[in-house]
Parts: sequence; structure tokens; C-alpha cells
Amino acid sequence: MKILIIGSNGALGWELRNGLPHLSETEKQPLSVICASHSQIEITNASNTFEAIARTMPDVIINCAAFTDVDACETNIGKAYAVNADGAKNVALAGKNLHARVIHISTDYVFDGAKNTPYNETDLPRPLSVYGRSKRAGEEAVQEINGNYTIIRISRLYGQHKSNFVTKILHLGLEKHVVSVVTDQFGSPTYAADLVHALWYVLSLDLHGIYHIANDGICSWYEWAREIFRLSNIQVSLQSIKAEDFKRAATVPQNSSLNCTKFVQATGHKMRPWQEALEDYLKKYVLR
Ligand SMILES: NC(=O)C1=CN([C@@H]2O[C@H](COP(=O)(O)OP(=O)(O)OC[C@H]3O[C@@H](n4cnc5c(N)ncnc54)[C@H](OP(=O)(O)O)[C@@H]3O)[C@@H](O)[C@H]2O)C=CC1
Ligand SMILES: Cc1cn([C@H]2C[C@H](O)[C@@H](COP(=O)(O)OP(=O)(O)O[C@H]3O[C@@H](C)C(=O)[C@@H](O)[C@H]3O)O2)c(=O)[nH]c1=O
Repeated sequence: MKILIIGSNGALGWELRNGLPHLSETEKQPLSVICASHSQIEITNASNTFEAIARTMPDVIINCAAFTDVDACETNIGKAYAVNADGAKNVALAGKNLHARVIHISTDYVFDGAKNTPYNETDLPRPLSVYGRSKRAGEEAVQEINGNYTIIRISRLYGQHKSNFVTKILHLGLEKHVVSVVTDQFGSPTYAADLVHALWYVLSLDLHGIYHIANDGICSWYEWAREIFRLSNIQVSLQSIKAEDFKRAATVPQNSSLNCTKFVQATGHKMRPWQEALEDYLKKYVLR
């Protein structure tokens, strides 16, 4: 199976391009992984996207490319839709024309956060931000264009490559005496290495449709930060604040935790609790 990763220099793309060849070896299922960074494919350009994908003729395209600066999307609406919606559409069209399966990565921010239990795949999206709306438009384009699709909604990703909530909080903890973190917004932190493993199941079991994938469990940003400091043994005064007191351009959901039952039932694979994954990540890459 030949797999093309688009957005291969991003946080998830990077993790996939390192993790998939390794999994293919240990699982003894041959896989050829081709990487396309932003300089190699410009997904907002339909002909460039088609030509670049046609050169590689993949069986599967994993689209990790996106405009992911949630606050910047609020003031760069054109770019947000060009990348997250039209870009997703161009990739889906190229996939359809070249008979390739498309795995499209999406987000928990397609939900409005009003539900007080974790979101499942049949819940109605109602995004609150430009980022969320543009990502939802991308999902719709993929669904309309190419029946041979899988949409994976993930949330609160952290891994080895690029900054993320964990690295930001660690820096703040080392720089400041007091760190203020939001206590009334909840979600499911997801370790990129675990996600790669889960995506291996999606690939090898040929899952189609929409799936939610995240580490098990739910926490607030505050609870997540508290666990980061506890595991890293950093003494800091952690102050809980309300979301309304954390000024940012985008409105983000109060609850965007993901119910992953559909994935567990389809694969028999349950993601480990977010606390265990976080500990593993910190031990491997931060506390060495
Ligand atoms: N990070 C998170 O917490 C979460 C991410 N997601 C989703 O997961 C996916 C991967 O996210 P993540 O890895 O964090 O994102 P990153 O921002 O780390 O990576 C995105 C990649 O896409 C590339 N890219 C941006 N615009 C274009 C374009 N027009 N054409 C081609 N490539 C482009 C970027 O290149 P360059 O930097 O050179 O522009 C970058 O390498 C995205 O779909 C995102 O919406 C979902 C939930 C949570
Ligand atoms: C740095 C910091 C963050 N926070 C909390 C509140 C704030 O809304 C949130 C912001 O952290 P981030 O910038 O990592 O969050 P954000 O960019 O909103 O993260 C999102 O990224 C996109 C791409 C997604 O798809 C989502 O799943 C989600 O992971 O963290 C604090 O409370 N205090 C702080 O000092």
C-alpha cells in the first residue's frame, strides 16, 4: 500500500511519517510512505494539488495540512477557508480522480460545546469559530466529493514536533511564579504517537466514515496543566481562571470531549488514559 502524507512537516504529519514505517515493519505489513510538505503541495491550488498527487499515484492520501492557528483564523477568514475547506476539497477531488482513498483529519472544534457528555459521530456539528467552521466545510466537501473517505476528528494534540499546550505550559511554569489556566473548558488531550497507532488500525482495517479518536478520559485545561506540572515535578502556583478571563480572539467550546466508542468497537483497540500517555511523553521527550 502506498500512502501519501500531505502536511508532512506539521505536528501530526511529522509523527505519521516517522511512526507509520516503523509500524509497518513491526506489523509485517509492507507500506510505502511518501511525504509532501507545504513546499511540495499547495492544497489551495487545485491543479498543483492534482499534479503533485498524480506524480506519486498513492493508494491512500492522509491529509494533515491545515491552517491551525485558531485565533489567527478569526482575522484571516479567507485563508482559513482557502486551506481548511477549499484545500480539503482539492485533495478529495484529486483522490477521487486518481482512485485513491482519502483520510481527512478534522477537529473537535466543529462542535459548539453545549453538550454535557462526550460528542459522538452522529452529533450535529455547530462550530463557534472561523477555524471550526472552515474545518466543518472541509469535512462536508470530502463527504460530498469522494465516497472513499475516512474523516478522523481528533483533539488537543501534542507530540514531539512543534509547540503544543504541554510545551507552552512547561515554558510558562519555568518562567513564571504563577500560571493561570482555564478550568471551565473540557476536552480529550491526545498524544500524537498514540494517534499514529490508532490510525494504523484505520488504515489496515480499511475503516470508512467518520471516527472520533482521542486518548481516553476528559479534563479541563487546568487539570491538564496540573498533571503536567505534577509529572514534571515543577513547583508553581497554578491559578484556576474562567474561560471568560482568558482573552483570545476565537470562541472555543466549553466541552469538546470526544466519544471514541465507534472506533473501539470497530478495532477492539481502546486508547489509553490521557494521564498515562502524558506521563509516557514527558518521560521520553521532556524529562530526559
Ligand atoms: N494540533 C491540534 O491540537 C489539533 C489538530 N487537528 C487537525 O489535525 C490536522 C493536523 O494538525 P497539526 O499537525 O497540528 O497542524 P500543523 O499546523 O502542525 O501542521 C499543518 C501543516 O499543514 C501545512 N499547510 C498549511 N497550509 C497549507 C497549504 N495551503 N498547502 C499545503 N500544506 C499546508 C503546514 O505547512 P506550513 O507550516 O509550512 O504552512 C503544516 O506543515 C489538521 O487538520 C488540524 O486541523 C485537530 C484537532 C487538534
Ligand atoms: C497558554 C495557556 C492556555 N490556556 C488554555 C485556554 C486556551 O483556550 C487554551 C489554548 O491552548 P492552545 O493554544 O493549545 O489551544 P487551541 O489552539 O485552542 O487548541 C486547539 O487547536 C486546534 C488546532 C484544534 O483543533 C483543537 O483540538 C485544539 O487542540 O489553553 C490557559 O488557560 N492558560 C494559558 O496560559
